[in-house]
Amino acid sequence: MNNSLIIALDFPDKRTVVDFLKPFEEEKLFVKVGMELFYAEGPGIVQYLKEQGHEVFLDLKLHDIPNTVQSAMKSLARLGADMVNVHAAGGREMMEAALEGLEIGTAAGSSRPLCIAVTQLTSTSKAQMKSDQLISVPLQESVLHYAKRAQQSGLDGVVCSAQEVSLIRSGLGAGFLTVTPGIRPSGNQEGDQKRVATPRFAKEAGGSAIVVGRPVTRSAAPLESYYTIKNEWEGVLQ
Ligand SMILES: O=C(O)c1cc(=O)[nH]c(=O)n1[C@@H]1O[C@H](COP(=O)(O)O)[C@@H](O)[C@H]1O
Repeated sequence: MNNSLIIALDFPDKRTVVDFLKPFEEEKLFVKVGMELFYAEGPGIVQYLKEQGHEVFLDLKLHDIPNTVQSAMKSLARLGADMVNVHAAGGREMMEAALEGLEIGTAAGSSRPLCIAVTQLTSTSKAQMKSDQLISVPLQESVLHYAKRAQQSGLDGVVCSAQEVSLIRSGLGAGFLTVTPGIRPSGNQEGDQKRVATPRFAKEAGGSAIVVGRPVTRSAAPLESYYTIKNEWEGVLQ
């Protein structure tokens, strides 16, 4: 998990995924299946990607009452994903229920998928957090608070922006995962992302993994873009 570059397969169907992955034939990737792809293709897409030898982050961001989340996680545990997530805003009881569901649902002899919590979405700015959620503390404080609740609930880590990684690292220790979307190599459009960072910034901050979608999936040369980002993330470029 540590040092992973996770590609967000934000595509409408399996056919598009298969086409996109063709140039990556030689690579065993860490990919993310989000709502768009999962809702279109169902559990079979996770199984397919695992059969191709890829690691899979199943990003469905569960956020519901504890009982519902526990039951849903029991089902998700059987799909073979390596990592799943919830919204920390669902609260400690919900996060504990998520973990219990995963533990119950994981087959004997298999390992439980990692479970991480989304803190504040990387598409949220401080002004939006205040107007939409009525949270007036600095954004970093809100993220750290959610991260602490996730750790107290027994989760493996959080999703946050690279801008909050060093704060979480110093507050909660290096063993707690920080998975950072909102990655934009210099020159890339931010789009709907608000708290962005370069791969180099995320690496220097000590992030566990970066999640990259459009800078690779919408690139005219996805394989090239992937390697450029990977090299920057792994510190090969000076
Ligand atoms: O949980 C996530 O993966 C996630 C959390 C978050 O706070 N921000 C965020 O962008 N993501 C996901 O990370 C990916 C980022 O994609 P790009 O903005 O295209 O690089 C998308 O698939 C988002 O759903």
